Amino acid sequence: MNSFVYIGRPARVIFGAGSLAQLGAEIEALGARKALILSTPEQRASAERVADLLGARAAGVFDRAVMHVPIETAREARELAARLGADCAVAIGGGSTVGLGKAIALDSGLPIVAIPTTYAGSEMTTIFGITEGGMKKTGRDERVLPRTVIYDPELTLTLPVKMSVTSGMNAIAHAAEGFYSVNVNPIVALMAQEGIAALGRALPAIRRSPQDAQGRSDALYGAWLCGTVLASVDMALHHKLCHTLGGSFNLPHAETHTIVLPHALAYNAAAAPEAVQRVATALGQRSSGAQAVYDLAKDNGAPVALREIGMQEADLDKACEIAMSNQYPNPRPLERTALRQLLQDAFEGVRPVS
Ligand SMILES: NC(=O)C1=CN([C@@H]2O[C@H](COP(=O)(O)OP(=O)(O)OC[C@H]3O[C@@H](n4cnc5c(N)ncnc54)[C@H](O)[C@@H]3O)[C@@H](O)[C@H]2O)C=CC1
Ligand SMILES: O=C(O)/C=C\C(=O)CC(=O)O
Repeated sequence: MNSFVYIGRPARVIFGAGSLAQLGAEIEALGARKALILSTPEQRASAERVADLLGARAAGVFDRAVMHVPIETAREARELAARLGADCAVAIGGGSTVGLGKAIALDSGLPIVAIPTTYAGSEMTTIFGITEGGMKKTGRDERVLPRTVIYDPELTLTLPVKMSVTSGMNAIAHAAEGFYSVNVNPIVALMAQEGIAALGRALPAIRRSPQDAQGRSDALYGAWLCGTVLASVDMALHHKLCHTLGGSFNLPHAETHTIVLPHALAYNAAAAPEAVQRVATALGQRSSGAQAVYDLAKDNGAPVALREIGMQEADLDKACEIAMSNQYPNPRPLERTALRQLLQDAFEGVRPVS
């Protein structure tokens, strides 16, 4: 075995149906007394449920989390926390709400309790994203890592099937790129394998029955592991392309991941054959890694073409230029013609040939 570096991060994880009930005790264990509760406008009712549960320990609710964390929103939430005397924040929601918590923690050091209700995996990472003047800046900082994560599958029963599938594919993408990361190690590869396998079981189960307790539980467990892979190693072409497409063309995050992943894996397959094949193996498929993730998405009703989610064919050249202008480690070097073809294939939603 080659030598490697593995960094374990100190999040405390409470997992299981009904585990939301432990929130009060967890806040106390942090030594905190008053929590500002964060949510999107759509999840205001969940935030209020948390406030009821906390009683006097709830300082207030800030329900304006939106995708990509505008800096103005983060400032408002931070100021509200200070005004209300909150000494911790509880983020209940998906990557957008957890991202708002991280933006608050970055400047204030306020401890965050994350209660994820999608499968994006942000709660396990030190990665933050903040948008200022229309530009999204991402970075890594240990201060933003939530101190406690409560995974309660019951809170995901309301996540619509289509969002569940695309969000699960977002998680799978973290693990898939983990397999061929420049700094992959055996521990991370184990987590990637187990995370993909759990989501591979979960997504069809959720499509068949959105209330399936086992499916919902498997999906959150998989999201946890895949998020840890994202936190532990560097990502490559797939994640960079999705950020280009999301940031420059305003495409929805999880759907973009779902559509691009098969094509990014096909692009890298010859340069990292074992790593890409491990994706198919984890999904229990004999097809290629690229085909296995394409089939998982399509068979479960997710979009497979960028044209379905608002991308304009006329913008593909520009997307290719932006992607080419950033060089980063990737198993196969960035080649303009091949990258342009990748984008065309993703635009049309063709099944990768291998
Ligand atoms: N920093 C990191 O490590 C990561 C950050 N992200 C970021 O997270 C954002 C995307 O997060 P997502 O979780 O995909 O979406 P999201 O957090 O924007 O949620 C999408 C929608 O689903 C709703 N929702 C969430 N959970 C629900 C539930 N259980 N039932 C009903 N509705 C529910 C939300 O209120 C929102 O309206 C992006 O900005 C992305 O960049 C994503 C992955 C990792
Ligand atoms: O852009 C961010 O907020 C940080 C990381 C991610 O979104 C990871 C991903 O592309 O899913």
